[in-house]
Amino acid sequence: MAKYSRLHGSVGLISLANPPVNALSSVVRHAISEKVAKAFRDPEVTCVVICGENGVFCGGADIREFASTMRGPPLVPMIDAIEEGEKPVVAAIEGVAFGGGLELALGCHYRIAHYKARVGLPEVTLGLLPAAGGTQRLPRLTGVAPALQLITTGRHVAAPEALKLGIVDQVTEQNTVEVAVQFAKSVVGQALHNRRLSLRQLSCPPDGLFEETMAQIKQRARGAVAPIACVQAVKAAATLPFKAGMDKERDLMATLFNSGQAKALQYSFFAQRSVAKWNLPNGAHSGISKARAVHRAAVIGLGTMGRGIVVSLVRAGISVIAMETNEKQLHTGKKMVIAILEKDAQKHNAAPRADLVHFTERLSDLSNVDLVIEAVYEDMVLKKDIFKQLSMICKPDAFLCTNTSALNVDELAAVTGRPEMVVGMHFFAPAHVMKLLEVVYGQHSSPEAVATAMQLGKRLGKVSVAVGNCPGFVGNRMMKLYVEQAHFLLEEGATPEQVDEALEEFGFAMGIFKVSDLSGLDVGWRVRKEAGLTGAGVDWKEPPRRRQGRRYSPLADLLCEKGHLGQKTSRGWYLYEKPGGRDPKPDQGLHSFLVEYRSKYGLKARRIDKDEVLERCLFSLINEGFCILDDGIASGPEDVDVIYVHGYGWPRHRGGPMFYADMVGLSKVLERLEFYHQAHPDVPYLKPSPLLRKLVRNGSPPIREWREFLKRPHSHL
Ligand SMILES: CC(C)(COP(=O)(O)OP(=O)(O)OC[C@H]1O[C@@H](n2cnc3c(N)ncnc32)[C@H](O)[C@@H]1OP(=O)(O)O)[C@@H](O)C(=O)NCCC(=O)NCCSC(=O)C[C@@H](O)CCCCCCCCCCCCC(=O)O
Repeated sequence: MAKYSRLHGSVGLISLANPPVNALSSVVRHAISEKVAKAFRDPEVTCVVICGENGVFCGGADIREFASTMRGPPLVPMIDAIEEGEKPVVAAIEGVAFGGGLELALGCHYRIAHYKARVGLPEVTLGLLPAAGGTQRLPRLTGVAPALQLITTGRHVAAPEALKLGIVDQVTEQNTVEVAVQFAKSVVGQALHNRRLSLRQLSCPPDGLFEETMAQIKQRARGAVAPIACVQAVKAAATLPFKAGMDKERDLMATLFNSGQAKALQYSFFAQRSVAKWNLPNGAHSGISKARAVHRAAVIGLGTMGRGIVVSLVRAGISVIAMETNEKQLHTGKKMVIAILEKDAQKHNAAPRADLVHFTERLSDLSNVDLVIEAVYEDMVLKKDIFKQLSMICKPDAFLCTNTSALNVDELAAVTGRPEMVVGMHFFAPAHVMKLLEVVYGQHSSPEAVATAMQLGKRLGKVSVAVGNCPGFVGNRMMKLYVEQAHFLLEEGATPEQVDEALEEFGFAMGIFKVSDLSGLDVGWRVRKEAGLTGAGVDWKEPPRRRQGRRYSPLADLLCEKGHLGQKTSRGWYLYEKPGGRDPKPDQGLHSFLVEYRSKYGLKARRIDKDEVLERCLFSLINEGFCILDDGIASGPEDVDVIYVHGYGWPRHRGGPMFYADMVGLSKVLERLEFYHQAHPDVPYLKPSPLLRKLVRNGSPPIREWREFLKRPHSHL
């Protein structure tokens, strides 16, 4: 709703009141239209101020309403009526003015912003465009180039930048509403004609601007359509009269509005928020579990992961003890951490925060920290030794966390005298860049430990997802099968280029073989050795392409044995110009190796099309996602999807693997998995998961109803 009051006798004040973000629901739109008309009618009122309650102007249209038929007065005529009014209307912007909220402000004749406020048009991130005049009014205010940049990226800007761009007329550190009220009174009687953005003439954009922007967007959009529609809409603003531009904006929006991409991106928006409301099988949940403040943390191990974690902690203003026993690694790690922090400082024109880190070789220095994150390499024996020592050295209420990407958190907890204080904090490399954090709760992890790790993740700017303890947790457990299918496809006749091309066309930033070359083939090799799939622990009585009773491809092991570890050695699945090179080229040597390999094992190469690549790789991953839900390792499909979008390069405009399964149709996924399982009976994970079967039996309900089919968590509390 919106409230109306009269200030100083002549100022009509309209306050949007729809917590938490004053979204423009149909009730709010109705109330604004009514209150504006009332203020315009009232002869005592000479000017109007529009603001939002609770320190937020407006978070835009109510996204939840997009899922059903839109009701209530539409935004466009409401904003037009404000602009056409004969009394000056001033927007008093606090907190945020996003999307429809900024469009509402652009319909006002003036905008005053608090210096901490942010404004922007993030619709493109929801698969939409600003369709309440944003694509037509913003370019008329800022010029075409800045508007094009803001609208196609969804970037929001702080008030001082908004002032420079001309989006707001004044920035204040005082009470914004009071300043706006005084301002409104001061402009009463002045002509409004040139304050109406719809009447402004646009100056000519630089030559080639739209063509260049379109080319860049097509290259980086990975198949997303909304950024392209945004360019077309802004181009209409630059080339057509306002009314015709608005028609174009509406038509483009109508196409986007019902698209699968918009649905996927809006699902992603809510999924990201839903994972913050975690719950555990023992009944603990975010609503009742209190996090403890972390003032001092420690990181053990200064390899790539450890360094990134140290940087993330420092960026959040937490003091860190960075511990590493290897002198050379300590020296390199220190240099790299300081270099990143200095670069940060330069970027933000601030003093470097290196004083927050203390580098040490001694574990005993960790006695007084609130939380430790162990980030040494994946060796259970080494990790156990560290946890045993930590348990004796650290103060009794310190949390002990491991950055393991696959090992058993309970096994580590068991060697400590405080298993309830142990959780996994699985960061993704590089940890100071990647947004995802899997918080792994063990059998004994206390609600307080989980809450603290989740809260710390939030403070570090991560998207944190609480997951259960199993080999590989959620992300890597699913990934393993996806990678394995890709290797099987090579055995059957595909090349790395063919597989990667299909995955990149689907929208992944990088195909799986390019990813493997980037992270190094030895990473998986070490894991397979630990699991007894290659190296000393193998049962050689099995046929060569079978391990532990099922199909196995030794292709990657053979490359590792040849020293072809990916980018770092200039050869892997592709060829690079030099060690550390970044530009993958098809490798004729690898192709010949594949031919020899197939002939050695009597495998006949066949033509494999893109559909098969996608189905084999993605449906096996999705099937594992259903198993994970069935096992209670993830509490809902949103958890799995958020993990894949933020940690594994799954294209956001496809929502995530579970959302994609819903879009494709669960019965189709089931039917194709049955087909592939029949064709490959020696690959057990192609057997459709019981949960998938159950959902199909129950009429394939939409994803938002899947939780009803999951086993109910029960409380041990
Ligand atoms: C605002 C934020 C920055 C706040 O961040 P913060 O961290 O403080 O809080 P949270 O993110 O956790 O959010 C709190 C809470 O609020 C919910 N929420 C936030 N924003 C919205 C919203 N806009 N709508 C609904 N709910 C919202 C959030 O989910 C949380 O609740 P929960 O229960 O989940 O915990 C931050 O939240 C943020 O960035 N929000 C999104 C801002 C945004 O993207 N805004 C743009 C919205 S889209 C828009 O405005 C569109 C307009 O341009 C134009 C609309 C015109 C419509 C015309 C329709 C025409 C259709 C034509 C097609 C017809 C074809 C046919 O015939 O069918």
